[in-house]
Amino acid sequence: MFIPTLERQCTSEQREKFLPLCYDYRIIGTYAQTELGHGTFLRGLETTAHYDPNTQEFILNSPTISSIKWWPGALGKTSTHAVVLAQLYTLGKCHGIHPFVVQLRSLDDHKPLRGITVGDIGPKMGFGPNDNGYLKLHKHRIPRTNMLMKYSQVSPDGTYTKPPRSTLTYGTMTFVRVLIVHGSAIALAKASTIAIRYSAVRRQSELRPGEPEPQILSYPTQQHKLFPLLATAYAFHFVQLAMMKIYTDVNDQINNSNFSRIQELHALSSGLKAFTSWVTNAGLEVCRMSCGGHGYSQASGFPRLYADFTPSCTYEGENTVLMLQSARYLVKCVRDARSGKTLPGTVSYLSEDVSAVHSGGSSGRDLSNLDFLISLYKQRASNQVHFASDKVDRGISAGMDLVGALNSASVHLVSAAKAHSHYFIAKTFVESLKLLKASSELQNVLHQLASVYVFEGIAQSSGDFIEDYILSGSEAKTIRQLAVDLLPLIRVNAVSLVDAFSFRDEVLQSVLGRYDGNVYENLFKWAQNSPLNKTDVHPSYHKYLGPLLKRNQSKL
Ligand SMILES: CCCCCCCC(=O)SCCNC(=O)CCNC(=O)[C@H](O)C(C)(C)COP(=O)(O)OP(=O)(O)OC[C@H]1O[C@@H](n2cnc3c(N)ncnc32)[C@H](O)[C@@H]1OP(=O)(O)O
Ligand SMILES: Cc1cc2nc3c(=O)[nH]c(=O)nc-3n(C[C@H](O)[C@H](O)[C@H](O)COP(=O)(O)OP(=O)(O)OC[C@H]3O[C@@H](n4cnc5c(N)ncnc54)[C@H](O)[C@@H]3O)c2cc1C
Repeated sequence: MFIPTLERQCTSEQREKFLPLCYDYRIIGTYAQTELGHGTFLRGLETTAHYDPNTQEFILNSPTISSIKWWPGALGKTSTHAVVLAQLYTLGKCHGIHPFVVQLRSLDDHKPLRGITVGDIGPKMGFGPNDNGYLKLHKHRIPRTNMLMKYSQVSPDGTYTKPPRSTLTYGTMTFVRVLIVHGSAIALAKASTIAIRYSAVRRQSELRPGEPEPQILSYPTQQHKLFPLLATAYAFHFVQLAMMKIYTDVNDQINNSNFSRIQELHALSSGLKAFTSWVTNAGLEVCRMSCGGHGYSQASGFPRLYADFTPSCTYEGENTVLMLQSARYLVKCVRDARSGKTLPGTVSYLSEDVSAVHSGGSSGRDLSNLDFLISLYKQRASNQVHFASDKVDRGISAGMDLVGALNSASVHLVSAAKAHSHYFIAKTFVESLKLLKASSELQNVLHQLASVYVFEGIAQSSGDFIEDYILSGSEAKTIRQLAVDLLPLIRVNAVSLVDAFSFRDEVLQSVLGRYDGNVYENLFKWAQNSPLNKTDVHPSYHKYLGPLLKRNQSKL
């Protein structure tokens, strides 16, 4: 995050000064924004940067215990520099959060500089190799030219020039949220690879006396656990490609001072980051549990995969907060549509009258047709966004201000943003396959995956579709059965579909997910290499167990 922030928020002179040092690994940096007391509410950050025109320096300070920077990756022991987000004060006025480059440690002996207290925040659930750290600033002075001034400036005499958009400072977070959508796709692909390969190797239970124990991948329940997640990994692969394309297009526009789509990008990236990381987080646990006891072993790779992935739901914007950000924009779009404004691409459906298109229960609808089902996802999203938006309007009519009305409708707003994200993902998956140049056999296999993703997405949220009369109960039941009917067809290609992710064994880090499937021999080898097995009799025996046993045996 250090380098992308410099690339996006430096003037050209600052780029020339800082970026070569980063690219050559002459300095290593971190993104120090979160504080002990604030991670979500950025306008509440307490670190200060007061401009001193006499020396043309900023004085950075951590005025309270809650203002200590807390969590930034590699801050504890590794980074020599940081981008520090602080409240800018100049000529007695506060101008809000701005980014500053601060050197933390000497480039000679790596010791913290004067005015800098820095260290590691201690053991965490995962991210073991990462020294997430703390930083306390004691009236630490930096040159005026260390404030990143692409968008806003402080002149030598302290005059402040404000940015074209205050939220441009938030740009790096949007970029990383887009990366997290990709991270979700990769994590779920890894977990699916491990679980499906192992399920092809593992044989368990004798269905009928005398019959060989079947592969657990042959059980419909095992397939029902794993194949919708496999399909989701493919769906997230295609959606991260689409998300990155939108990000790149909008970022190019921003670089040309066209800020027209910055809100749409913020809303989409927020919703997709939250949706994909939540779904992946839950999916990793399903994959682990589908491997029985061996899934719980470190040898499976699941404990580390989960512990390292799960903070994706928290960092870079806590998921609920991001869904609310997305919903806030969707409510604005409903208002704009009602006042006749044209809506941008990813939200244009909110101005369509989708309710007339489909009413649940009419017979003869082709419930296996993906284009038709995507139109139902659209209707569900539109209904939920309009319902939540109407709740906000009713709150305002009842005398609340906008903040109060948004807060009181927030549970529905989160549901609406989830439905919006789900629609975007399902639509993107189906549309991406249409554009894919692939053999008819491959198209058929991928169509099966897209179908099970779309069917199961409705089955798992059928209440949404039935409550709004988008589907009748019997239609929902039919779609649920369509998902189950597909499972044995996907079974045929399941191992090939995870092999297609082509994770090397060294990357997968899983004895259960080994490409050669040679699990048992390697589990035993792995166990024998466990530190506890260095000696047959563990040294602790002689200190504790031995004396205890001998003392009690003497009583016999
Ligand atoms: C790869 C994995 C490694 C990653 C490691 C993890 C690294 C980190 O965690 S770094 C720290 C991450 N921290 C965060 O993400 C903090 C999350 N919080 C925020 O982004 C903000 O506080 C937020 C958006 C919740 C609220 O911000 P705030 O300034 O109060 O804005 P708010 O009052 O809600 O909205 C003001 C306007 O800004 C807009 N806005 C907010 N954020 C953005 C953005 N990123 N881009 C564009 N517009 C934005 C809102 O849409 C709103 O627009 P409008 O007024 O037109 O409706
Ligand atoms: C592994 C890891 C790495 C990190 N790396 C970095 C880094 O490199 N740099 C950095 O600056 N930070 C980093 N962070 C910090 C991270 O960005 C914050 O933890 C994150 O932004 C969430 O903020 P918080 O911890 O204050 O949670 P809080 O906001 O306190 O969230 C707690 C609860 O409050 C709820 N909540 C908060 N606000 C609202 C609201 N407005 N409406 C409804 N509910 C709300 C949330 O939904 C959540 O359930 C990292 C964190 C982790 C875990």
